[in-house]
Amino acid sequence: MDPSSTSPCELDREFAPQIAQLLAAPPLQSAQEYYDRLIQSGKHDGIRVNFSSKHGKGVCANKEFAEGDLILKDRILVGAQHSLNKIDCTVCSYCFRFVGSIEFQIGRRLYWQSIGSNSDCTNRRHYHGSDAGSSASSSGATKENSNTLPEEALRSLINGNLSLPFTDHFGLPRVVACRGCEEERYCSQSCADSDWETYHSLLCTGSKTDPSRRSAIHKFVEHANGTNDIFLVAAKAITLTVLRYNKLKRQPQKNTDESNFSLLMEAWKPLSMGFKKRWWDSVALPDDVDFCDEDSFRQQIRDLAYTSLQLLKDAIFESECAPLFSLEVYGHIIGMFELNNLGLVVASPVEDYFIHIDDLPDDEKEEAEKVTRPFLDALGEDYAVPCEGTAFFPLQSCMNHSCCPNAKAYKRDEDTDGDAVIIALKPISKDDEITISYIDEDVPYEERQAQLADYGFICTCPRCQEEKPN
Ligand SMILES: C[S@@+](CC[C@H](N)C(=O)[O-])C[C@H]1O[C@@H](n2cnc3c(N)ncnc32)[C@H](O)[C@@H]1O
Repeated sequence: MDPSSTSPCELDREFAPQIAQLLAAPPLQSAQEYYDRLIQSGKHDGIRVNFSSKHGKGVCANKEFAEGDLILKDRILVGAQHSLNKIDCTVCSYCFRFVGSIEFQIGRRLYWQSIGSNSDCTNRRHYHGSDAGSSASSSGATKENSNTLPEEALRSLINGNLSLPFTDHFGLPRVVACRGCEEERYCSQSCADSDWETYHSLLCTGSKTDPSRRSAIHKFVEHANGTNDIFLVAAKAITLTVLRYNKLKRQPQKNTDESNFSLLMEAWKPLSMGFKKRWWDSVALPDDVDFCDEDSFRQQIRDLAYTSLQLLKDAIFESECAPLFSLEVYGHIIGMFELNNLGLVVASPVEDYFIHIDDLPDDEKEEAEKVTRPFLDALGEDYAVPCEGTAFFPLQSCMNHSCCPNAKAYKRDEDTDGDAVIIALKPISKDDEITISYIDEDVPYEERQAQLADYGFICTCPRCQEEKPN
């Protein structure tokens, strides 16, 4: 059945032909050119993207790799830190590097923790409707912790008036503020400018934004924070496309020669490449939902996405990009993050800091701990929560799955930003396909296939063929 006929969204019907074009697989030649250019500009000369009738896109080795070699460091196309994780870690909103100082990180987290223990945080941890597919991580900071420190000490840490021993070994970039709002922080002016131009100028709630739009953005963000923060990253995918469209439109030759819709298609190109399915169709049925309630569960998720989309439209709708604001496109964008999300993870430097203190010679350690111990105790067990979020990586997302993969995502000590890092797990010959595992592959055949069913395929990798019961 035509999904637009049952959709609550008017735009699904009004722009059905344009939506079909936006969601169609890009022509092979155009896709090949896109990936060749991406690989060339990122100097990822060790890989190429291939197309096969069996598994669609896949990544192949263009040279030999030894075990442990770096295969790829893939730049995020669109990503966002989980809402609750923002309480634990202050990172650059563009590249996701930790910012400020060790003192700033510890002070801010403990400050939020003290506010959390004084107010009812449980509401913020409750995910309404469905948290299906939500990768909103729990926050260490919202856990009850009786070890609170005087607010004055925390303020001094945040303001830089109180220094902890040995933190000069763990320098972090100074915080650069957003030119508009107080929500976003950056590790450099260049990240601040890039974020503004690429995504944030349409979502900024600073005083320069028109008050009615500002209030609409707040409502959209509040709804996402209260339901599923995947909507925040989906909104960034839309702003990326709208801002690319506006930029293309400003180029004089584009403005006269091409129709608005072909400009929109061009602006959408990086996202058109991502593997997509409608979110509410593809999301795994949570364990606590009975099979006979599946239809109503999927309906609820669609309604949730529709509510979010209405709020987003109130905030940033652009009529020339109207098909982008259809429920069909919104559902596919969210589905793309769900299906391709390797997970945005950046290790906390606070962990390295406390390990350093712990490894000091006994006398130095004793002296340092007189200062650091109260802070470590107050932070509690999760003293060094990593930065976590949702992201789409354009090249990593072309990698197919294997239960005996030859590569894996792995952050080395030097990988301090949000980029995806892919490392060879074994020697890889030129022209071999590079595969990663989408699941925990250390489980029996049936369990692996059940997990992979959520991705919509049956694995026929050499290991599955061998272990498949007759
Ligand atoms: C992240 S994408 C990988 C790139 C994908 N082949 C494409 O064309 O965009 C994940 C999707 O690729 C397909 N896929 C990945 N690994 C596969 C495998 N081992 N066997 C069959 N299909 C696979 C599935 O459709 C899966 O949902």
